Amino acid sequence: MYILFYSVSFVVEKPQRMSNGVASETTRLSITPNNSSSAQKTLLKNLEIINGGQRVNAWVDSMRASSPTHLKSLSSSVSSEKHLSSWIMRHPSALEMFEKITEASGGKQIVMFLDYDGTLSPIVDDPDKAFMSSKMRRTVKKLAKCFPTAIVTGRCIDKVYNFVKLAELYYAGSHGMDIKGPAKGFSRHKKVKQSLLYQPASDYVLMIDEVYKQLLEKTKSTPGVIVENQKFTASVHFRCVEEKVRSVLEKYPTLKLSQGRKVFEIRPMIDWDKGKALEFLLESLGFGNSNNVFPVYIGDDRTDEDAFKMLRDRGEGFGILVSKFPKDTDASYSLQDPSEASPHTRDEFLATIGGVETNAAKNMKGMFQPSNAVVLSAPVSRAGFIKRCGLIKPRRTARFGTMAMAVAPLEICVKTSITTPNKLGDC
Ligand SMILES: O=P(O)(O)OC[C@H]1O[C@H](O[C@H]2O[C@H](CO)[C@@H](O)[C@H](O)[C@H]2O)[C@H](O)[C@@H](O)[C@@H]1O
Repeated sequence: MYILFYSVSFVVEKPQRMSNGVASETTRLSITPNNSSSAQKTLLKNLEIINGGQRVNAWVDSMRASSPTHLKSLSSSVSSEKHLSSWIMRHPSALEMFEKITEASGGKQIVMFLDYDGTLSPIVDDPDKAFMSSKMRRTVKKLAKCFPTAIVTGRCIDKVYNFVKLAELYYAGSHGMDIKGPAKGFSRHKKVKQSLLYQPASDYVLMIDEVYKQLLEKTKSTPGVIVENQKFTASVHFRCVEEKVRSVLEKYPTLKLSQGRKVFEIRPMIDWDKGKALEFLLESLGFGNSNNVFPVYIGDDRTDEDAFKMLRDRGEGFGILVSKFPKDTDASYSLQDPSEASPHTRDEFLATIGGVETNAAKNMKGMFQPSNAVVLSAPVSRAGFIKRCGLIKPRRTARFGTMAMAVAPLEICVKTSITTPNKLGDC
């Protein structure tokens, strides 16, 4: 297991909110590795893949056309490779950085925040078929036994719950505008108020429903369009309908349009996002002014950047961006896209994070199952913990050498395929 130590120098032009609510892409970070052996290996591995002929084109094409947070201005595959290599240096794989991450959490209460689409489930064309695997569900369930765990998603709570089906979790649906605690009798955390519920955009439900119906009407003749009512936000899948979406929105000055992964999102013009939801949940859990918390947020989309930025601004925990492409991000670590990730490695990562028990947790007697009270720092003890916690099968030597990971709003999201005209998005 390699441990990397980085001298970090940040040249950050923070993402700017433009008048239309779309964040500009100007964050630049620069990190110099003091020991780059592992990063070089990862880099070489990625360059090998990229140099495989056809893959170069696919990669560059995706870089150009896909999700909005991809870094731009790549004039040649050589400079693309340089971009990729420097990006990986700046956002090392969370798997390879495991030891450093656990070290950083030392003694603090880990709270897990997980995005849904593209993080816990693979991205698929039909939003109603974005199922998470049973294995991933088991992993999240076990994770929630160890730490307060929340799903933070653009989907409305009902839709995401139908996929996740875990009553013991916290849910922040509709891009954080619908927050609910665990179902009655399922809360494992003493500090949280019973029946936690917060809906900062409740005044918008009727308006969103109205906009949703108009969008359905306006887009009905456009093949491939899917309009979703997410209660506090709405999503329109298909980029070609941008004009039509904008024309509907002109009449609603208090709604704003933003962009996700091939999605336009229409949401109430209120100062609320996934970052605010994360902060709200931490406060509800009793960690508002605590130095004893270590939040970990895993997500793949631009909307997750608000949560990554919140963690950066609070100077607590860290964000992990699920992406196989370099992107501007406030996350500190990266994991590959779920579609390419080995489910085993992915689950192992979540399970391993689940294995980081803290002094704070030990002090909060009764909050956790007794079997979870273990402090870990080395691979061997980690394996021991994992065995006890029942998260994954123990190994004599833990290996975390490869990048891999998979882990909705009152908004309107428009998604389109980047490869096939008139087809629903292939994010
Ligand atoms: O915050 P998230 O949990 O990431 O949800 C954001 C959007 O997720 C869904 O769309 C995404 O996943 C779909 C299924 O894989 C895919 O077809 C689409 O292209 C992705 O953007 C959901 O349908 C949206 O309403 C959410 O806003």
